[in-house]
Amino acid sequence: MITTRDVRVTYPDGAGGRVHAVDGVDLDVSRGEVTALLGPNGAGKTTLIDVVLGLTAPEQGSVEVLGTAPAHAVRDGRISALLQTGGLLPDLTAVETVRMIAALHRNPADVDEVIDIAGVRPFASRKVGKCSGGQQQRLRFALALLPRPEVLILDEPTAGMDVSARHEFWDRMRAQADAGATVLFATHYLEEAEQFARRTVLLDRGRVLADGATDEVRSRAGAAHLQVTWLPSPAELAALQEAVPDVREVEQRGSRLALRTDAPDAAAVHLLTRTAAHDLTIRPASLEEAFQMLTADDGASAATDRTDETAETADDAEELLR
Ligand SMILES: Nc1ncnc2c1ncn2[C@@H]1O[C@H](COP(=O)(O)OP(=O)(O)OP(=O)(O)O)[C@@H](O)[C@H]1O
Repeated sequence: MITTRDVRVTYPDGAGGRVHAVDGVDLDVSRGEVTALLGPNGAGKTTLIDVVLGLTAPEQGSVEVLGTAPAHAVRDGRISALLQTGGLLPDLTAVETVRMIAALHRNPADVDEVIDIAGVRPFASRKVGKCSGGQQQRLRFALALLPRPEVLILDEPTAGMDVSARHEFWDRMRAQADAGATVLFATHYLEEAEQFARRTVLLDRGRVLADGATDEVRSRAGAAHLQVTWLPSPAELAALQEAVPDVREVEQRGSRLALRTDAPDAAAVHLLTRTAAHDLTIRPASLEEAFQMLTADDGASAATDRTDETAETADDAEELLR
């Protein structure tokens, strides 16, 4: 339904070089899928979305939407977008805006229905210039639904919304997805990917670091957190690390020993059968932790002249956790 192959887009970096905004991305989105494009600021999410919408032509690679060029799919109203910014006229009311844009479409959805689906009704008669950022996003959502699109593209759709507005927005969007819409959304809110998308494509510096079921993306980072009640001697700890070399970040917290490992089963077997450890708990890495680990791994494997960028990525990941 959406296919990109080796898509590359660069921009001048202002210092005579080029920024690789999208750096060889292969993406396949199937009908009915809800996919999160997850990444820190500058990862290339907006650029990739612009390519999928035909707003930016890739310098290299190919992109197809619904079996045709993006511009055709957009023109036919088969793909529609809710972008970070989008010109709204401040002096029109919300309902006037929806009616006006509906008049531009060949076969628009019912205006009242769209207003209800997008949650615009409570402020339908308010001037757009007086609407909050979250209300304007809901209005943009209503406009995006007007052409009855098969694919909805959302770029950071809940930016500027408070937590309850964000939840309400995603409830409405989930209803669209349940009704069969294909949704591709960019976010740097990890919890949004985790709660809403079954599939997550993790982007960093224009490249896909991970692509799969959101749960798999998390587990690709591998590590799990184990805790046991145990006060090991240095020799016992060394024996554990010899038996399970993947054990790392060992920390004694009172009577509890906390550790992180890529091999939680092996660690659990060793702890429970070879030591006095008891009351074992295992928690998988959160998506935040997976994200941090995957972007850190990527940085570590990059060429040495990218050390500064790697540091920036680590900062970004930290920012995401705040
Ligand atoms: N018009 C442009 N001119 C120059 N550089 C650009 C331009 N647009 C994007 N970039 C650069 O390309 C990279 C990718 O930017 P992009 O906006 O696609 O990332 P993003 O993941 O959407 O980030 P954000 O979450 O901040 O919107 C960044 O380094 C950005 O500075």
